[in-house]
Amino acid sequence: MGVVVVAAGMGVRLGAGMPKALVRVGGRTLVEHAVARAQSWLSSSDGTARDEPSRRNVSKPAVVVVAPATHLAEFEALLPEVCVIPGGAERTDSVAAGLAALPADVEIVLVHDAARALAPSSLFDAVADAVAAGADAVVPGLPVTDTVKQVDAAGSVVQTLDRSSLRAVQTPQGFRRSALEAAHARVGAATDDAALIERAGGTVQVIDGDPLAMKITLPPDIDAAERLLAAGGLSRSGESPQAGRVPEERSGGGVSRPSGAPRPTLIILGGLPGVGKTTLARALARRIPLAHIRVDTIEATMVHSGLADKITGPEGYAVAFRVAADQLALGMSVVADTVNPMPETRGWWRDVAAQHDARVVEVELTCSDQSQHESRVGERVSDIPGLRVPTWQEVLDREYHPWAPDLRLDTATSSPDELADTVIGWMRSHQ
Ligand SMILES: Nc1ccn([C@@H]2O[C@H](COP(=O)(O)OP(=O)(O)OP(=O)(O)O)[C@@H](O)[C@H]2O)c(=O)n1
Ligand SMILES: C[C@](O)(CO)[C@H](O)COP(=O)(O)O
Repeated sequence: MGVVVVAAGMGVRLGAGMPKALVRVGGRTLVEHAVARAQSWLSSSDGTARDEPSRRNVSKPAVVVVAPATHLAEFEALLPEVCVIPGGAERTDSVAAGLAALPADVEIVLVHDAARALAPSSLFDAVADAVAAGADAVVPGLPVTDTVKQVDAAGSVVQTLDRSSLRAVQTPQGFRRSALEAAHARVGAATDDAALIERAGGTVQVIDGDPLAMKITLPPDIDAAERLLAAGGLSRSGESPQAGRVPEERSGGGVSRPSGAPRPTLIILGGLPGVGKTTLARALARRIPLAHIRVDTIEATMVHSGLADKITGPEGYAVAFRVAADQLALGMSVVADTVNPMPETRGWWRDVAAQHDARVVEVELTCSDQSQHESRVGERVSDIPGLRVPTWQEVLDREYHPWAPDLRLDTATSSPDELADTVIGWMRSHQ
């Protein structure tokens, strides 16, 4: 199975001054939301792309993102592990380009609009199941709630349509790949892919759609999407690559702030062990009111107290998300001090922020002077009962994926206080 996420439109009707897929909702771009849900579905499905998204080889893409040719670099930076290709003038051209980029062994393809960024992974599942059960083409659709009139060029009503037979269709739309490729080869453009199958004489099955799969088209749709996220849409996304081990813990339940409480900020740190995250977090907390949530403290205490022999999974992160969520719900800003090594961990942190309407600033710490980094790691002593500090070799071997944060700060060239000032300056200029 494979997914083509079309994101090459310019979003003229939204008028954001940038391609629509780069617009943020809940602190995260539309294309990232869409890809996270597609990857979540792929990683939990029985398809050929069952391997963890974070380990997926770009040369064999299960998810292809079709981006505006003018903005490829931005999309690649946001989605470093996904195959990003340039789109065409019309949506149909972009879908055709995406299809051509899928590996040869993909037999069932889901075509999805980045503009329907919040479509949950359960919808991908339902669509793919219906295709696997034998349909050539499957589209999710919702009943139409307005009365719909057909009009002529002068605006006069030709007829009132029977709305009970109408469906407003969404994406992801699922296809047997051979049928979709044949339809693309035979007929011209259409506003959705199912229409190409219809024109080619194929049958299209409609299944129940999902309000979360709304299309973000006009400016008010952004507010609607923010509200859907705040109302708990994320808890249905199933974005966790580990089949639900973390999702409910990451949100904290969308508690609303006490009235009059300020809008909090979640400062999401990331970077290899020993790079200076805790030092920066403490420098920040000395300057502004912040809760410092350090996953080392949580994980070490879980082991020290006998709750766990060893932490191998996201357990410590799950506790950190919940504790952070409690602070944000009270209007208290948080600095999240975790290695935050993967697209999934970064997405979970952003989800925690989105659930509590918190501003987000993502800060990656690096140390450009490797010998300085090595000596920091070597000299580090355990300051928490139960904390085992990693060796330099363990730091070098640590899985850590490229990131496109808001700020990338070098701890080799600036002091912790200077770095804290930079973060606070960035926060003030982005309020
Ligand atoms: N040449 C195009 C046009 C559209 N799309 C994608 O098709 C989806 C549905 O299109 P729409 O919501 O209409 O997006 P835009 O074309 O960006 O919007 P507008 O018409 O307002 O410019 C979007 O995810 C969009 O990025 C695409 O990949 N290539
Ligand atoms: C594919 C689609 O989202 C199904 O509703 C829709 O047709 C895209 O339409 P647009 O003309 O690109 O907005």
